[in-house]
Amino acid sequence: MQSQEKIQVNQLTKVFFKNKERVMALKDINFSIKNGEFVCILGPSGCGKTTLLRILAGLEKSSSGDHRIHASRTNHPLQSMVFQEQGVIPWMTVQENVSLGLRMRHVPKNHIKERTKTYLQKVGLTPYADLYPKELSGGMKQRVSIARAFANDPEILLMDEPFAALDEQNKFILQEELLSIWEETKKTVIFITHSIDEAILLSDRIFLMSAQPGTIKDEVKVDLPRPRQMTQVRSDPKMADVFLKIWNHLQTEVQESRIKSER
Ligand SMILES: Nc1ncnc2c1ncn2[C@@H]1O[C@H](COP(=O)(O)OP(=O)(O)OP(=O)(O)O)[C@@H](O)[C@H]1O
Repeated sequence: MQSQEKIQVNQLTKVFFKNKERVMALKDINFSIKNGEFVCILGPSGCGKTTLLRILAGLEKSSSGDHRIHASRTNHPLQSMVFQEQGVIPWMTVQENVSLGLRMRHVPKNHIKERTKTYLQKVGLTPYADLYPKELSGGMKQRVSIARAFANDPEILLMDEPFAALDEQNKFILQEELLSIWEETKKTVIFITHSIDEAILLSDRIFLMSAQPGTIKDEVKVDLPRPRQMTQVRSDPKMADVFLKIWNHLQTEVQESRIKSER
């Protein structure tokens, strides 16, 4: 089961039409991700990362090519998404937000109660269960989104820069909390980030995308034992080489995209 392919993407292309102009956001994307893998996607701004995630989430249609998410169970959602911001529903309490997906699926009440309690505990929000989002800090709101996504028990998790708006300290804490929940659940995760350190800390593999039209130009395997901590990422000489490789890739792609846009 562990080695089974969970997500398969074949020759996927996406074209948008913006002010009568054709924008090729994604071109010939091909990859497969195994069950339980944590994959980060890094690439210059505008290379199509969010578009790719939205297609996998079923929120956007591809122009050509296809993708498949292997479902191992019935009655479970294929995917849950965690966004950078505004992922929580303002008129629902913390626990109502966390239990939302389960309630929508009409899961038995005792199961909803148990899973909500478990995930509130895992993200340290038990004392805040009855508060509303306006009473929470940015970090706490992201914890609510993460708890909801895992509580919903989807086949895969899609995360679009979930920690981008947080301060460094909160980011480190949430990254380690996410890793600890992921290590327990071994969900298949695709995670978009602009942070090289974050990608190295979290990933089994990192996909490096080219500037527009977005393609997957390279892939980096992160051979760092788990459980991991940011201090390891920062002090391991092998990871310094990985960092440099990714840094150089991004520099090249950003320069290329500038040259293209100036033409
Ligand atoms: N609905 C849309 N209509 C027209 N063009 C779109 C639409 N959504 C995205 N695009 C274009 O597709 C390209 C890829 O956008 P996308 O948001 O996927 O990039 P990204 O890599 O996630 O960017 P960032 O890192 O800045 O968040 C951009 O040129 C964007 O303007």
